[in-house]
Amino acid sequence: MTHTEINRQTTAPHSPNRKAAIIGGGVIGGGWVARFLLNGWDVSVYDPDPDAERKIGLVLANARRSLPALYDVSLPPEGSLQFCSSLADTVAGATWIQESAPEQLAIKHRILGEIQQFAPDDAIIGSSTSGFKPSELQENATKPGQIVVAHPFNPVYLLPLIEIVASDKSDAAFVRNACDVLRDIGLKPLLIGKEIDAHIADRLLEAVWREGLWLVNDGIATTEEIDDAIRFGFGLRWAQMGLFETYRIAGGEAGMSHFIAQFGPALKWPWTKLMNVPDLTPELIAKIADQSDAQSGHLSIRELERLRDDNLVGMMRALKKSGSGAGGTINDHEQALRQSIASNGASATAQLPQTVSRPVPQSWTDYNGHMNEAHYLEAFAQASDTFMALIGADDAYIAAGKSFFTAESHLRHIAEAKAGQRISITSQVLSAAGKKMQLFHCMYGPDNDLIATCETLLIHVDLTTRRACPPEDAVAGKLAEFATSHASLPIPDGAGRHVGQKPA
Ligand SMILES: NC(=O)C1=CN([C@@H]2O[C@H](COP(=O)(O)OP(=O)(O)OC[C@H]3O[C@@H](n4cnc5c(N)ncnc54)[C@H](O)[C@@H]3O)[C@@H](O)[C@H]2O)C=CC1
Ligand SMILES: C[N+](C)(C)CC(=O)CC(=O)[O-]
Repeated sequence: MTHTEINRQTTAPHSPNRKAAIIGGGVIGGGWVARFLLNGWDVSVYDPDPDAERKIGLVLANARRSLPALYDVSLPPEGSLQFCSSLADTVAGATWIQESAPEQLAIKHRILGEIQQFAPDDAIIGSSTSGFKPSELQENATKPGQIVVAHPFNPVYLLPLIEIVASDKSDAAFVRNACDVLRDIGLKPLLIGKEIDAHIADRLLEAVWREGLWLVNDGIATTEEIDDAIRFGFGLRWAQMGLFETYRIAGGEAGMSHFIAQFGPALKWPWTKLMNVPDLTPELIAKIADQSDAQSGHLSIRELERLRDDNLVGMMRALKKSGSGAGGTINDHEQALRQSIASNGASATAQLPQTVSRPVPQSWTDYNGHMNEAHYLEAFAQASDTFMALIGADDAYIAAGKSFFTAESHLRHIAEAKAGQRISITSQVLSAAGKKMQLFHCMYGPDNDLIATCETLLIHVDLTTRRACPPEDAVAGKLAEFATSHASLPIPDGAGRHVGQKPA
């Protein structure tokens, strides 16, 4: 398989042993902890900083309020988190080990040497390095082929891109496996064909950063003006089409060749500082820091992180609609999660299947400081979708032209749900006959306290004619199995109620 084929691959098998070891739990290591943990992996961490546990706790809190909000399906139950006092204990039994220590080659060599002393031979050792080549990291390694660059983007729990860079000492099957594991936790591995200092993305970022520093240094613009120049214009374009596709459109109907004919010569005009780098003098550093304080100092770093995360979630959710860029990665992951929920739940018709288990995202709360009523329906709709997948009315069934439409729903609000609280929903079949499927969903809080219920009637439809029709035999059979076993359960309290009815 070529690296282009690996880059285009979308499905990912589940790794049977899901233990990740994170070495270095700062900004990036903390993000890796959250990414693995919230995707159901057990995670152990080693960081000599005595404050690391507190800092990772804050990153996790941010991740719990934002990552689940990207999806319309539940993430797996969180794995367990362990802080270890030795690197040897941390890496024991791990399948993925991620080095996220300071960006100094000597430190990384020392840590990678120690990791290889204690880690399983078949564990993948990824390095978060922003700039070092894999061949530099592999120098003097006992098993160089075990080490790959897995370069993430901050915040690792939200941004999907991971640059995977291998050297000629790397084994292709091993690299392919690394890409599969990353896809399995919702990431987009981009396999880079040739190793190069700073990989692809940081080469681009450094070029923009260099020009930004010149503009401040030369007194042309402030940090805020430069940020405005990005975020009101081309920054919006880049998230969905990148550089080349955007410029192809900018060439008009004649496309890219016309664009280059018109704007290519400008590269030789004095438009850029090219490779000259401004000296980071104490004066320039103070100027940038002062301007940055004036621009953003009214918010703490944690407040800025939450603002960034809420904006990223909103933008990525918008990209899900077209499947562009990061939106496509989320859709693929969502589909894999649905399949896994369906295959785990399809065998358990005797009990009530759990059709949602997720934290309440911040974006679901309102001016009353709790989950807004609109999102109860959203959560219950997710429960109906999961139940549909359980009976075989899954993405493939829908793509083949049959589905269910909701005809009627009755919601009851019994207790409050707050941001970050885990909610779960169980679903009971009240009746299933012909085209009709009547479900009763119960939403519970973290202590199993009933928060809300939803009784809903769904009608099976042919998506071509847009008319009701009986389900296909396999779906009807699975639904009947659930209906028969749920018929022996008590009718849930609140079933059949109408609005305004006094409690029994
Ligand atoms: N900050 C960023 O935007 C990005 C950074 N990276 C890369 O991630 C790596 C880590 O960077 P940050 O998280 O930003 O740095 P950081 O300074 O926030 O975290 C580094 C952590 O490593 C710990 N550490 C120091 N010595 C250690 C040792 N011997 N063993 C284990 N842990 C040790 C420190 O206590 C600290 O918590 C670097 O290689 C960097 O290039 C990659 C992508 C983005
Ligand atoms: C500044 N940086 C080179 C550490 C940035 C990165 O490596 C990626 C990112 O998240 O911007």
